[in-house]
Amino acid sequence: MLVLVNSSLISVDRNESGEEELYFLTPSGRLLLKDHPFNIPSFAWFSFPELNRAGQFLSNSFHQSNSVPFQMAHGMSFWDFISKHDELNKGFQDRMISDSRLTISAVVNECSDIFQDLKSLVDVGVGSGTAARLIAETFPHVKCTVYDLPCVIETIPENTRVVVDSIGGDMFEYIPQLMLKFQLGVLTDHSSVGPIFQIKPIVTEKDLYSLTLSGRILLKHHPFNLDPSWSWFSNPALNMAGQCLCGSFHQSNSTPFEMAHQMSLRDFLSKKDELNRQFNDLMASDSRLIMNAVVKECSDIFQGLKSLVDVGGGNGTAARLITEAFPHMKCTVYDLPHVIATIPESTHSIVDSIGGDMFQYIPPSDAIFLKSILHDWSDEDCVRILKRCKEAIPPKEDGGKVIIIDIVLGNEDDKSFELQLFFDITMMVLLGAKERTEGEWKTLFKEAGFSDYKIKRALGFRSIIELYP
Ligand SMILES: C[S@@+](CC[C@H](N)C(=O)[O-])C[C@H]1O[C@@H](n2cnc3c(N)ncnc32)[C@H](O)[C@@H]1O
Repeated sequence: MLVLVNSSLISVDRNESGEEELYFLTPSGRLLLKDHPFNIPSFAWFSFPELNRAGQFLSNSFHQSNSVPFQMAHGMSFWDFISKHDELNKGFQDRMISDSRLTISAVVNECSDIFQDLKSLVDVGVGSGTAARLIAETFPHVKCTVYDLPCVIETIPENTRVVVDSIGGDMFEYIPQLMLKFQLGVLTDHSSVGPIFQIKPIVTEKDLYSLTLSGRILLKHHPFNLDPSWSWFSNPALNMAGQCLCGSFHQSNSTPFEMAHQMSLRDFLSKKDELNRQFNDLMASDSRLIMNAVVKECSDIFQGLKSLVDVGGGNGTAARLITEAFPHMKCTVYDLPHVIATIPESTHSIVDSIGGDMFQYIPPSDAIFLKSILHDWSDEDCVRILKRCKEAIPPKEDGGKVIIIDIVLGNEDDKSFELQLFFDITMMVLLGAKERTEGEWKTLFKEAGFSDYKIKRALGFRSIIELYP
């Protein structure tokens, strides 16, 4: 809901007594309704698993100058592929038709002067011919012709054929009496990639390409290699879950992931070794990047601690880095027994490990460390986990604390706000969970019986919260 409100798709108001929040679709939000004349099916198109599979080949394609990621993923060009896959082809055509309805409607209404002196116009690469039909209907003095591959021309509907002429051919060979060319630029429509990763991997200057500092993080041999994020977020199983987001609003008991795969993400990971490996790689690479900054720039949070338990610590990457930076501190990784079994020997030799369930019991220590844990769970579950944490630590006067690394949602002026919202929607799709504002965190802390907290906004889009009993 937060994403929809912040994207201005839904507005929030209060009822007359001011007690109840009311939600309304904004004019842009109405564009998502199926029966809206300008309904936009782009969301469905961009979450097709076949497209996301192609995304996984992006880094490899840099090593093979003649290959396009889509070709590497599917063994044929995008155009050949959609000609063989009806559902994808239909998704593509639907997207182009809706795009034409929206943009051409604005073009013919607001920019009618560009058609004023024309007697004829050829629309090249037309798809369904929607754009040409709208132009022909609005400017009957312009003779409109649609031009596309013969197999596409065959599919143009009858109501378009009556107002426009059609010619089949190859635009690389010949374009009939070209007066104005419409190319809708599908493949350049990639604006969401930048904000997701907030990196611009390649800069270009005088035809020379070089990796920027952030771009280097994508290299496999870089110590903070973020390649696993790319593989994880472009995995088709996740994107299929994204397609069920709208449907899940009507079924309050299922997360989008459960609707797509008939089981929870946790069960799915336990059955799919490859995806599970990608997830563990993702968390380990994230820990390497973030924990390096934490132990160097925020070492004061570990001051005076003799022991620390990393709850939900995965394969122990974070605990190992903390132990290496503060060897006087006894670090223990606590996670489900089957995860503890995956801790590598090099980590085992310097950190302790215990298998168990954080909802039942957390081993006692001076501090409990929770990195990327609470955003996976509902408010009720977070309160249960936090109560177990409180039972495990000494009073505030004796140095007891919980250290949380998670997102504290900012506002739209923050540089990383879009990225924070991306994670918020990801948590909603995968786990039915969410990111939280400071106010929401405060409510949880109070309910779990904690007295005070401090927030350090020191880690880009994430924060460190020190929580005191
Ligand atoms: C998102 S991962 C975070 C891993 C690690 N903290 C990091 O940031 O790299 C969540 C972790 O919580 C663990 N977990 C889930 N349910 C748990 C439970 N009931 N008790 C203990 N750990 C649990 C998972 O096994 C997983 O390792």
